Amino acid sequence: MSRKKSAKGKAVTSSPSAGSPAGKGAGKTARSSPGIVQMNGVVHPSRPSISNSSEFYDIAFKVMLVGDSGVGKTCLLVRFKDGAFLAGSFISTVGIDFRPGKNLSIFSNDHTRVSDTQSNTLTQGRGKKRQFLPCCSTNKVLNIDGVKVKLQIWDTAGQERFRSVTHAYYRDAHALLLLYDVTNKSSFDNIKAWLTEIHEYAQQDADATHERVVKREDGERLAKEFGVPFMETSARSGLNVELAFNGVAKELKHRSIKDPIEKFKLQEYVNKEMKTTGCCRS
Ligand SMILES: Nc1nc2c(ncn2[C@@H]2O[C@H](COP(=O)(O)OP(=O)(O)OP(=O)(O)O)[C@@H](O)[C@H]2O)c(=O)[nH]1
Repeated sequence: MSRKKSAKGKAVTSSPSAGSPAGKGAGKTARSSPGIVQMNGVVHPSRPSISNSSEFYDIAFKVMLVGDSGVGKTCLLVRFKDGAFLAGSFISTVGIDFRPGKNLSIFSNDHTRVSDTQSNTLTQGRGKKRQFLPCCSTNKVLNIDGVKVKLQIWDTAGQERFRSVTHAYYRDAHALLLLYDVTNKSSFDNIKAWLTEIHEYAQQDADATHERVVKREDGERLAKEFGVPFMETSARSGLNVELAFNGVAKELKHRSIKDPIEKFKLQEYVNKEMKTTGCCRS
């Protein structure tokens, strides 16, 4: 099925066609639930450094969003970055066509150009002929207890055929946010496979309500089974989006500073801060 929608990475309002049933998320309420599944111990101390967006930061981390195609990775990132929800029909993130000296372009399945990204968001591939990368990245600097933490957040292509490309990127990620769609049971069922895959490829020390078919408790149970923190988010309502990324940034900052006095437990922090009302509570 050919699924088209407005350019990713931009805040868009729904058009008549965008509200059609072909739009995967059309009419849905609660959506994705990320479990923070892996956290590498590696840090890139940079005191102070300047990011691509000309913002100073103290430490930087690479965070990846992974999960089945259509679970809402791009929307979550756009919500976090721009505070907007990409409502409407859905076009899959497919890959990035990189050519030296040119901007990066994101292409859809039918190879129509979806959007351009700044060429300086990626350095890999520079000087090489042409290559596909699994995703694009966005930088955001957060102030975490007075420390400027830069998160370079990568939005990956969820489609199976890009899996092998994405694997290569797990390795140096400091944190992975694994997402499923609460209105799509198979995206939840596939979480185990994602976790297994991530454990295989990442470093060992790395660490709608009425349409809901995956219970919150099921997500919690699975996260517990794998010993990873858990929360539900919604790119549409904004529920817990800030919290997910702030929690990751806090955890990474604490790991890098290794403060022997102040212990930080991500799940405890999340439980304390989590909103108990909203679209994503069952
Ligand atoms: N109701 C609702 N719909 C959402 C939410 N997040 C995403 N959607 C819808 O789900 C569809 C897919 O979202 P994307 O963010 O493009 O999905 P993705 O995981 O990036 O997909 P791939 O690029 O193929 O990996 C879009 O139509 C969105 O409008 C959410 O929190 N709530």
